[in-house]
Amino acid sequence: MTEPVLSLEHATRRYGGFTAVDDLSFAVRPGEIYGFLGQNGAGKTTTLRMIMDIVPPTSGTVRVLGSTSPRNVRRRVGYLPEERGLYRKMKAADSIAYFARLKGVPRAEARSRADALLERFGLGEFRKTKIEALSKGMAQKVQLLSVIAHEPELLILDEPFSGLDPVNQQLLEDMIGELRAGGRTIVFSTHVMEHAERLCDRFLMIAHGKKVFEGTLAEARALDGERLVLVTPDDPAPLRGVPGIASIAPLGGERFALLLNEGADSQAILAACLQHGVTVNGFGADATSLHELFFRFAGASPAPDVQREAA
Ligand SMILES: Nc1ncnc2c1ncn2[C@@H]1O[C@H](COP(=O)(O)OP(=O)(O)OP(=O)(O)O)[C@@H](O)[C@H]1O
Repeated sequence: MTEPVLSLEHATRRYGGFTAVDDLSFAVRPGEIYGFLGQNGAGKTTTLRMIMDIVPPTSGTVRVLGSTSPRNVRRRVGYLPEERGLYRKMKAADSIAYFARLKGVPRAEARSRADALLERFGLGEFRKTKIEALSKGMAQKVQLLSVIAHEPELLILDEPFSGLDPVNQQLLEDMIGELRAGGRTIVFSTHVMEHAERLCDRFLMIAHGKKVFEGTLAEARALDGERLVLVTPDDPAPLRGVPGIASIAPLGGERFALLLNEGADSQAILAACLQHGVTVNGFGADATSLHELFFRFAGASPAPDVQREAA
């Protein structure tokens, strides 16, 4: 099997008596987009900081590009920190070139890469604009370009979508896809499951500093079991206890997920709906979203928007 680009083995980080990251192990393979998912305070940033050697693990090992000393491979890694920071008075192209030079790219090369990147990502006309005069989304794109200008093999992006409007979020998704197509490995953290669902090859889900799942979406769905979606204006409670139905979860409005036991017969369940007087306006197999899977694995209550929908 190919060497992982990045791995943690039993990494733990404590702050005083508080354990922010608890015995975390995972491995990222070359060329994949790897999503790091967790709610606020789950330990995502702390883990990314351990990877970047900004905070050392209290115990356990971090291995980046084959080295247990991340400082040795810094020039091969690009890191977008949670706290954004560009010099407001610097021009866009200068800013990108500056960060590339910090990572060892010669001056002339850094300049030409900065211009080429701005051009490629639709900011060519803003190359001489000061950061303070750019919109927030544009400044964030410039920051991301600053992180990739030294052509790192591995990109670590902490909440790269936060603060971007939907158009810029889509642009960033495209950009991440493009970087992967160019052979980079990308790890990004998010609490917005939709980005991860669209982009990632594999995911790590953490809750309270602990791993609750690592794998592909298909693997998460397989672990979760099969489900049917029932659309009904009625309360589906009478279906509880029907053979084959493990549980019933509201999806919002008139939609309910029926989680099935192994070998459940969907036709028998449809018949049971009619027998119990539950109106069936829609009934069929449906893939579980990453959003729902996350809440199931993380053991948390649904996000407020889901609760609102369900109410
Ligand atoms: N320097 C620190 N000192 C004390 N506690 C800390 C420190 N850094 C992080 N923590 C705590 O560790 C936990 C994990 O924080 P972390 O920032 O890693 O979470 P996160 O998953 O990135 O959350 P968010 O999505 O809100 O950024 C939190 O409870 C946080 O308060």
